[in-house]
Amino acid sequence: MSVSGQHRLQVGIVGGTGYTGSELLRLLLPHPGVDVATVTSRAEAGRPLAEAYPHLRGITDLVFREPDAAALSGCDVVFFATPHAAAMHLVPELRAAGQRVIDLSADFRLRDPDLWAQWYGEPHACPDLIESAVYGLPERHRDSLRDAQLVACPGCYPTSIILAMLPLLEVGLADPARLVADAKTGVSGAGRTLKTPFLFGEMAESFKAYGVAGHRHLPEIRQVLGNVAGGDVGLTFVPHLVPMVRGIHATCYLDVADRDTDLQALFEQRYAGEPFVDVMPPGATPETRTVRGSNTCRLAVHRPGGGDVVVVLSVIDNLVKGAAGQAVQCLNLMAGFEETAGLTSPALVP
Ligand SMILES: NC(=O)C1=CN([C@@H]2O[C@H](COP(=O)(O)OP(=O)(O)OC[C@H]3O[C@@H](n4cnc5c(N)ncnc54)[C@H](OP(=O)(O)O)[C@@H]3O)[C@@H](O)[C@H]2O)C=CC1
Ligand SMILES: CC(=O)N[C@@H](CCC(=O)OP(=O)(O)O)C(=O)O
Repeated sequence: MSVSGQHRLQVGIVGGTGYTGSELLRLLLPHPGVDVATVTSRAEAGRPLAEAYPHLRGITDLVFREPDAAALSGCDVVFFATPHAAAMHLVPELRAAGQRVIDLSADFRLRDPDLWAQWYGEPHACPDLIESAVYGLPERHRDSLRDAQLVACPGCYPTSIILAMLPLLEVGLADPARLVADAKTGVSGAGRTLKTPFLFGEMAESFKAYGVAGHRHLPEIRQVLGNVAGGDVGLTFVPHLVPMVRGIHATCYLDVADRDTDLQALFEQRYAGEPFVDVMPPGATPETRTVRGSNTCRLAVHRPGGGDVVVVLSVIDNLVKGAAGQAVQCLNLMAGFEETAGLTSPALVP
């Protein structure tokens, strides 16, 4: 991929009509280093983007195309914003042609293809490519991302939970056998496809847990935190749906017997220089609206009542740091752009 001189990076988006695809368009159309060359949708193929998305009128003349290798052939980097088990069928052809891939779906996140098949319900189509995928969490894999040819972007819940737990597990302060993450998400996490439980009349003014017996993000979070802790971790993860559009709030509980370490200083030092992680002052409680539309993860660390349990609060926008923003952050690293390029907008408040 050439990123120097006159050659602007040509990027493609597979799945441009979904929520993360349209968020990629919002971030990439004004990006200083790239041209969006191809955007796909099977249902909208042949239709101008600006007709399907009136907010893009006057901004792009692109027309949706069918998702195939020919349509994507001019792209240096291809983003997949597709449901799981779609990217894995096209990625081998793109990789064979030397194109770099950033996958927002789950297809390359789990290292063990059998575990993937167990959670995603079908055999993996290209297990041989999994090992080459770099997990797209810059706060942990920045150096590997610079040369990555295939990036597996983390899930939205995993991003919020891993960033909250990382500082304590990296230094061995938290008991890895007793981790708890109680997380809430907005409805855009379910995507744009019509599903009855996500209709306004079904979920407005209501609040519920789901996936309590086992959510597909559980093996992903365990895999990453297990690598951090150097062994298996015991994690209880309970996701909830709240009636808002964007945002994740994760309340993470960790057993920390050590009382000598200044945890506020630990978090501040771990994330010093991280452009997209904000450690709030002692006593703060981050709100999802402070990250809405921005690529920031905002954290606060507490030890209620001075007890053994440390509580870390973590908020992100599921569509930005939880998906499209993090994917663009990975692109910036891969292409040698400023890591913050195209990602400097503050949150939409209110
Ligand atoms: N929503 C969120 O908060 C987050 C989502 N993700 C992940 O990102 C991915 C996309 O999510 P989201 O944007 O919410 O999904 P949506 O359901 O909103 O959009 C899916 C998009 O993919 C296209 N598509 C569907 N099936 C295929 C296929 N077989 N081949 C090519 N294109 C296809 C659809 O268009 P068409 O059918 O017309 O081709 C549509 O544009 C998912 O894997 C999701 O898990 C990750 C983090 C957060
Ligand atoms: C409300 C809702 O359904 N949320 C989604 C969030 C997952 C998601 O968005 O997909 P990733 O795995 O790619 O992160 C869910 O729980 O499945």
